[in-house]
Amino acid sequence: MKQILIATKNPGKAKEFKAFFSDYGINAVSLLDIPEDIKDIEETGATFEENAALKAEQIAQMMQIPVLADDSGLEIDALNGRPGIFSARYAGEAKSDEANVEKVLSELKEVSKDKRTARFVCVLAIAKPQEETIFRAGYCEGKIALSPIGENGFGYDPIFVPNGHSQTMAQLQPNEKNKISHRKNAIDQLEEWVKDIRK
Ligand SMILES: O=c1[nH]c(=O)c2ncn([C@@H]3O[C@H](COP(=O)(O)OP(=O)(O)OP(=O)(O)O)[C@@H](O)[C@H]3O)c2[nH]1
Ligand SMILES: [Mg+2]
Repeated sequence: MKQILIATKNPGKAKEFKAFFSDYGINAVSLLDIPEDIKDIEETGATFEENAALKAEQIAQMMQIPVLADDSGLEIDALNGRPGIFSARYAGEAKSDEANVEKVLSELKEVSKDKRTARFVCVLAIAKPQEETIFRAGYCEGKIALSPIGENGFGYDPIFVPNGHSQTMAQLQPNEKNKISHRKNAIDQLEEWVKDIRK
């Protein structure tokens, strides 16, 4: 089976990539699956694109194989786009999903239901040694709930209600999230590239 290395240590993302690529007959391997001990890449960029490129290009150089990286996050309109690129570490370096959710909910305490609009953003970067990196972006629009509900997914899924749904992302089944998510919308634009790996 063909393989692709995903430059992530986030188990939630890794699981979603495995599901997407298995539909194409490709085995998606993450940094959590390989024996090499790869140190965390510092995400010093100012945009999702810059951070996705940092992760994909550094790992591609290290391993000398094509690598896909995902930089993603939640943009909340009432918070001027925060947490944005800081989504993973919004409540501190411990990267606690629960603490991040709590911080967002407390910042939105005074914000009414109709003003709680937000979107998930996913930027994928594909780096091949000696080639120019390519980028694809995907989005998922929705609203921030008043309190967390649901057990599936990761990150802010328990407080994100996608447009057209009455449940949070964390209440949807994984295969339902994977039909509408920002990550799915970005991956859908990789069709040509995916054909290339399958050759
Ligand atoms: O509810 C969510 N559902 C999602 O589908 C989702 N996608 C991203 N996020 C949030 O954005 C951060 C990414 O930050 P990020 O791209 O730097 O990744 P990360 O640091 O977690 O892992 P890595 O891929 O960098 O190793 C994550 O930690 C989450 O807080 C999501 N939250
Ligand atoms: Mg990260």
